[in-house]
Amino acid sequence: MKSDWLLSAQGLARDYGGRRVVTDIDLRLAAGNVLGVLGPNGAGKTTILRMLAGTLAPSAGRVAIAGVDLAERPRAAKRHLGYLPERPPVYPELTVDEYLRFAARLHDIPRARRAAAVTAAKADCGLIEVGQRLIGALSKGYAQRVGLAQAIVHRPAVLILDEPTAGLDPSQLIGVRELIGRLAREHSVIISSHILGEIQAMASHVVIIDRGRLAFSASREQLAADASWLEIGLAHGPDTATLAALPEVADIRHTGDGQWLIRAAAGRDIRTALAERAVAEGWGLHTLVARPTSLEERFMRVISSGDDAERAPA
Ligand SMILES: Nc1ncnc2c1ncn2[C@@H]1O[C@H](COP(=O)(O)OP(=O)(O)OP(=O)(O)O)[C@@H](O)[C@H]1O
Repeated sequence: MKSDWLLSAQGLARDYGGRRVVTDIDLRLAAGNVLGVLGPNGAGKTTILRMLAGTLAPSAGRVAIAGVDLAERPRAAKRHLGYLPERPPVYPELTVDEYLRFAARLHDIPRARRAAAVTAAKADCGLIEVGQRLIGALSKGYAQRVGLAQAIVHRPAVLILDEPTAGLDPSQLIGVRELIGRLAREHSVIISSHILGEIQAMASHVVIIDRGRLAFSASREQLAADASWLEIGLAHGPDTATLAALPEVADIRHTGDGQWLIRAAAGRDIRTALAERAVAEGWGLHTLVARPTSLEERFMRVISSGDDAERAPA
């Protein structure tokens, strides 16, 4: 399968015991992008990421990494890939250095270059001080940094990170998120999470997985375009043209008696100015709320639509 995408998946599906838990997944990752895979627990994120990373065979569909078919040439395809699984393999009895040297060997880094590769990965992941420490003695935050270091030690083009911040305490969370943000400047990343804000903050393209299916897909630009709509309700409002002429109003729709949707100029928050003007003019302001984005709306619907235990494609 030839492709201009760094990673592409077509028609991915996976069965467990005759039950299809993931179906019809098409995904693409362009160079320099961060693809966020959002979904509640049990939606199928791990199953999908494992198929993308080549640790789980799809029941149907194909994956190509840097144009190399993962099923036909797994070793060549995986050379372009670093993977942090949901539950990283634990070697509590190894030191950080020993484990990363082992990871460098697994990733086919020639012996003469391994020490430099390990040092560079440790430097990038804030691990220089803990090279001699046993992995079993590290905090969860540091263990996760080690997981990230093994994923980048061979400098792959694509990083696949499965819920990398799950189970971290708030201070560890900040450090690991910041580290992932830095890694994302050097690598193209696929990252999964069940936390909407985390994916919104990092991803240049977001997909939502619901019961094993792709339920939503949008780029950051598409999300930004619908992020700035406000609902405004005025008991004694002026005409639509007057509202449209207010500073930094980019678009307006009259949605009902005394009701409008107003979109501010990109990146502007005009709520305070609108409220002040409405009060000054005696427009009888009774509603002023930011409308949820299509991503937020869709994710809330997915979250509230069912019992996790029964999540399976409809
Ligand atoms: N080895 C397995 N055998 C049988 N069913 C499985 C297996 N692995 C996953 N499943 C089922 O597949 C579905 C998707 O699970 P998956 O772990 O991919 O979801 P997830 O979105 O990653 O959830 P979580 O965030 O809880 O890890 C679930 O219904 C799960 O029970």
